[in-house]
Amino acid sequence: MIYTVTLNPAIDNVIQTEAFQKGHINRACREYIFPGGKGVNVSLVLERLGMETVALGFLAGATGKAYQALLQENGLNHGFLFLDRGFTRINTKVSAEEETEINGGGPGIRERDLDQLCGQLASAGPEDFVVLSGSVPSRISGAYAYILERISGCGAGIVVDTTGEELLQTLKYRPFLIKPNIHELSELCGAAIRTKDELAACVRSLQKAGVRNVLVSMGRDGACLFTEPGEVLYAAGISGKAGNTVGAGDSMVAGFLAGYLTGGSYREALRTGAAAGTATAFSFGIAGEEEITGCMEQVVIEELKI
Ligand SMILES: Nc1ncnc2c1ncn2[C@@H]1O[C@H](COP(=O)(O)OP(=O)(O)O)[C@@H](O)[C@H]1O
Ligand SMILES: O=P(O)(O)OC[C@H]1O[C@](O)(COP(=O)(O)O)[C@@H](O)[C@@H]1O
Repeated sequence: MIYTVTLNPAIDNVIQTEAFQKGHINRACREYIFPGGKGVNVSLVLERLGMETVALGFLAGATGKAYQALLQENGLNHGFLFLDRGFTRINTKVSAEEETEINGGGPGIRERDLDQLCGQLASAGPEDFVVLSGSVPSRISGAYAYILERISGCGAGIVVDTTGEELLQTLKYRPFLIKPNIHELSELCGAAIRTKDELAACVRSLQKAGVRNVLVSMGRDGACLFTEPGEVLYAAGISGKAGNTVGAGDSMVAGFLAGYLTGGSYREALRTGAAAGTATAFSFGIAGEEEITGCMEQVVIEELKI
């Protein structure tokens, strides 16, 4: 079972406009809504790839009810807890010549809410994975380390996809995987990464701090995987027309896990991860199995000696 945790889910309102004009009324030429947030996107893609998954996290208010309806519409197995305060955020994504995103704040969560969530993870064991993904609502900090402290004895593989201090605090729990994009990685290491050697030095400092595998995504430039045994594998970017790239990183995490669990190697994990990320970047929404399979053959992986 792959458990995903999304502390701060969002209804994603994805809008396409012909041209986006700041300070003017802009009309949508295409739009859709879906149950977003990083862990939920991971679960959506896992389910589409035939993997067993359950999405956990917190919902609140009228938008939380709408979110539940969207989960049902998408047929996603979930165990979201309902808070008695605040409302689930709505994140607005505008696709024009460029992509612009406005992400909301989300409802506050307390320690006792996290305890309830940890109870739902009590059945996780060595065969399972727990994916902790996305931002943490501003009123609580150290939430991922708090969860890991409580479940660290369970033996499940841990995946963390978040940023900054929240991510750094989890490294001592030896997560199986983190997936920063190149900008997040630069931020973590406190300096812009311009060369392969700078990339390797930054990743290895994180591995020294405890993380086992690091997948660095680089948008249209592909992705680079630093494995626990010391290999560096690069999946070149695939050229094509991006639709809306929202969820590409989450799809990559899902594809990576699906490829690892079914293919049994880091190479297969990277191949499926790159295919899933690309397929979502080329769609106006989260990609389905057919689109992902369609990208698989185009993924070219080479080993880098850095
Ligand atoms: N414009 C694009 N063209 C081709 N592939 C893309 C594009 N954007 C994303 N991808 C694929 O999706 C992966 C994750 O995207 P990225 O934007 O790096 O993640 P995040 O959404 O976490 O910032 C990339 O490594 C790449 O394989
Ligand atoms: O929790 P955060 O960092 O605000 O991110 C949430 C947003 O990121 C997404 O999960 C998409 O993430 P990626 O594009 O990185 O895959 C959206 O569904 C959601 O609106």
